[in-house]
Amino acid sequence: MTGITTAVPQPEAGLVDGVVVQRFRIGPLALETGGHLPDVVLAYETWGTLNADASNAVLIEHALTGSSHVARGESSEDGWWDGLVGPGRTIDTNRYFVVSINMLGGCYGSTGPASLDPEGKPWGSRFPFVTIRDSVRAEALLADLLGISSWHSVLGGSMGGARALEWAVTYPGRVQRCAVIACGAASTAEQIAFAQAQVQAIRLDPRFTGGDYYGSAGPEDGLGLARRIAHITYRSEAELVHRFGRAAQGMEEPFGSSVPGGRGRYQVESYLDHQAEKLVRRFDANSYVILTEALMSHDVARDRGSLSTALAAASAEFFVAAVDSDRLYWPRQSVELASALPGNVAVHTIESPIGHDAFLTEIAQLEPALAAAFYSNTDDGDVKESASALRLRAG
Ligand SMILES: CC(=O)SCCNC(=O)CCNC(=O)[C@H](O)C(C)(C)COP(=O)(O)OP(=O)(O)OC[C@H]1O[C@@H](n2cnc3c(N)ncnc32)[C@H](O)[C@@H]1OP(=O)(O)O
Ligand SMILES: N[C@@H](CCO)C(=O)O
Repeated sequence: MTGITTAVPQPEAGLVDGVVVQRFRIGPLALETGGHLPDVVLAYETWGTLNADASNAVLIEHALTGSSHVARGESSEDGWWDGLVGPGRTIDTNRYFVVSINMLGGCYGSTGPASLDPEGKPWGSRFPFVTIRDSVRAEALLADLLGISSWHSVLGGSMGGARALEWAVTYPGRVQRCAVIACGAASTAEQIAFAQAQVQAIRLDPRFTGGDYYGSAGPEDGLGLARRIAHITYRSEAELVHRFGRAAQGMEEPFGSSVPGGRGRYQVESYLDHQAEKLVRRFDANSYVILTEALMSHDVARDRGSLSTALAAASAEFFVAAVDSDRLYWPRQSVELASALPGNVAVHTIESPIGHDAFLTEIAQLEPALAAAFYSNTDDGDVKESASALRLRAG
């Protein structure tokens, strides 16, 4: 006996926006494009209990401005997929151990531009470019620390779908099932174009000061403008016409006009102003830039040959779904992805008039098909039969 003990790394609990997260130090991370982060911490939430053989672990990946707060759990804050995840739900937390990780570069507790560098200064403008692939590699290090060598399933929508897909291809042996919802195999020229306009709106705000604005007023106008541009793409033209038309917004509080010249506002302007104000209250502009540029980088086939060659590396069973009215992540991109995947992968459809955001608001539509494909008891012959029936109908 030497009396020397090796400390086993442990996560620490922290509070982010009223939600308790676990924060685990995963250490240094070399980045795909040559950069380096010396000391990465990932913040995450879990629901349920990990089996002794760690066979029931499910990873749920959040979208651009989402967070790890997938489900309410024991907190008082609603989760963004509350209907899908919880005791007795499709992803039943009495059976599965659900993990959701705040993305590297974000502002919900994982290392990001507002975090302190080794000298104790916020990274700000010096925070490096990170790709979707970098974030997934960081998450794999966290999975190692959690004792999860293979996920029962990895799923996500939008940027969460990009991360799920990248997981399945980067770590084929570690993902048994993968659901990619409202996201294609790569960010298209148009998605990059919308994203670039948002990033420029932030960078051109005089208060951005290159990204080193911590301690003073930040680029709230730029961030708000970025959200307005983004939000238009998250909703359909038909919804905006139906919901707001050309109607004027009343001048009563809290919607009083802020338009110079006092012409008042159209309702749709007031709606966008509100979406912008809400995001500015909860999100860091540098993180918005870092995550948006990460999403621009999304291309699961990068440096892996053709798309079908890249996808052939994955050994997961896939579930692909699109929103029929999505004008940002067009359904045809999901069809292209499904067609390039090995096997006969159907594209499931969320039918909604609202556009892209329906992957959040209408996820319940996918529950029967998801349950049948991934979360039923596979020893049950009746359940197997209904799974294939659902796939046929969805296809
Ligand atoms: C810690 C965290 O908060 S993490 C964030 C969790 N969220 C996510 O992960 C995803 C990000 N969230 C979102 O993208 C959105 O909130 C969504 C997609 C979930 C919301 O979609 P919907 O429920 O369809 O909301 P919708 O677009 O109708 O907007 C409703 C809001 O617009 C407001 N609104 C409606 N009409 C008007 C108008 N004419 N003028 C001003 N505001 C208006 C409503 O009052 C409501 O405000 P509230 O959200 O403050 O209650
Ligand atoms: N409303 C979603 C859309 C991006 O997928 C978000 O803000 O994350």
